[in-house]
Amino acid sequence: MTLRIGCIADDFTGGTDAAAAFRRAGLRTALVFGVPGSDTALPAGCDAAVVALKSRSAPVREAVADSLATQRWLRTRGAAQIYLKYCSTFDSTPEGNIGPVTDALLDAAGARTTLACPASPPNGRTVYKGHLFVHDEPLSESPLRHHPLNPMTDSSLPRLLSAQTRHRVGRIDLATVRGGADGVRDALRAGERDGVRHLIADALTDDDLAVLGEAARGLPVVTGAAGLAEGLGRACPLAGAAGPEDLPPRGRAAVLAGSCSARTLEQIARFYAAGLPSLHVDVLAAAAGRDVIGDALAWYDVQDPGVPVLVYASASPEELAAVQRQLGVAEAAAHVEELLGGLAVRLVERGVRRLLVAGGETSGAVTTALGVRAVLVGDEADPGVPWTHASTPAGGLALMLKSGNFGAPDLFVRALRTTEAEEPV
Ligand SMILES: Nc1ncnc2c1ncn2[C@@H]1O[C@H](COP(=O)(O)OP(=O)(O)O)[C@@H](O)[C@H]1O
Ligand SMILES: O=C(O)[C@@H](O)C(=O)COP(=O)(O)O
Repeated sequence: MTLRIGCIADDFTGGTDAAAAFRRAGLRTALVFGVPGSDTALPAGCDAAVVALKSRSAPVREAVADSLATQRWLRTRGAAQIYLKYCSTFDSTPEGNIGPVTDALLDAAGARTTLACPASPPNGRTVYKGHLFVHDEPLSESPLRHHPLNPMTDSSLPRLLSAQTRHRVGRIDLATVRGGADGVRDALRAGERDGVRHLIADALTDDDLAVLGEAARGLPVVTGAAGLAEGLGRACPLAGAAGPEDLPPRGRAAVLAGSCSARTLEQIARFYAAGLPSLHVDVLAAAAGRDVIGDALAWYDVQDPGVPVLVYASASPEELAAVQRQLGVAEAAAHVEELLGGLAVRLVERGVRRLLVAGGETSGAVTTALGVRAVLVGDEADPGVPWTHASTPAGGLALMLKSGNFGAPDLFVRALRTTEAEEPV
């Protein structure tokens, strides 16, 4: 099999988002979880493969090593171009990992310059004059300033990236992008000549990103979020070739939420307001040794099998701060991951066949617990939120991995609503 594009995503929902973008561009796309090995198989006939790592908040050395191993794996499967997918909010620690990983991928590919653009217009992320906006606000004034792991308190991409690389960082402004792909190519060549390694491009719309994708066709390494992934996909000669995927399997439906993002909290509120059963799992009780999984399963077993259920650890910024003060950030996160991962396994054993997971770290914990290594990407319910098709020892599973901030407020209700024609197993 020869891949056209290989993508390395720094978290699991970011991988889903990028995979959805390649598929939207018409490429048959696989999503692989974790660093692949020689025995990792891709579904037949894929044009693009996205490998989702958990490297966003990992120590720099680990993030670099995992990304390089994945780059080698993708290149042996034919991928001449590597796309590094990070968060559209440039979610990173002060040390990285976006800068160090990009530099390592460039070195390994023997390339000197790369194009970077985290814009993702369908989700309200745009780049103008090098500053990242989230809808109407600069990044540093958006809810991302309260992120549980990586609070983002600066909006200047050149400043954020310069802190993570010893190489020069430059910009390609909107006027150049609007002038077309030739001008962007000239800017890339000029950057290469002048020793500028990272060129951050402005982009406000998908059309801007299509121009960037066209201009970046020959670059061995390109970086950004799902918007530029779609731009690259559309510039690929195979664009438009993928057919429709099967519908998700029928069966019981559940949401597991560990994201504390503003949008996820809204989606939880909508689910509750729709009169659907929801249960909050108590992280402090789990830390104190209570069998919170057992309690949640006892609750689940008496719910109406015909309606979706929601189990969530998600908390408001104030509640989250209180738990983190008491347990520490890492221990609190470890309890949440253990609870939701453990629950996912038990729910699938009990017949859940459509599972929606909210949160990047949370999705990593759930797929790891389920032992899911690769999925085929299907239709999107909302931008960047596709159904994927997985197999587990208990049977086929439709899995939706949702980034915390993604999806319309009614996503949980809409994506899992059981129609009369659908009988629960
Ligand atoms: N009640 C809680 N107390 C403490 N930490 C929590 C709680 N609920 C969720 N978390 C943590 O918040 C983080 C959310 O991150 P993630 O799942 O990546 O969501 P997002 O996609 O919104 O960033 C996880 O590390 C999770 O463990
Ligand atoms: O690019 C994006 O915004 C997403 O694909 C993404 O990576 C979001 O990260 P999480 O909010 O941690 O899921």
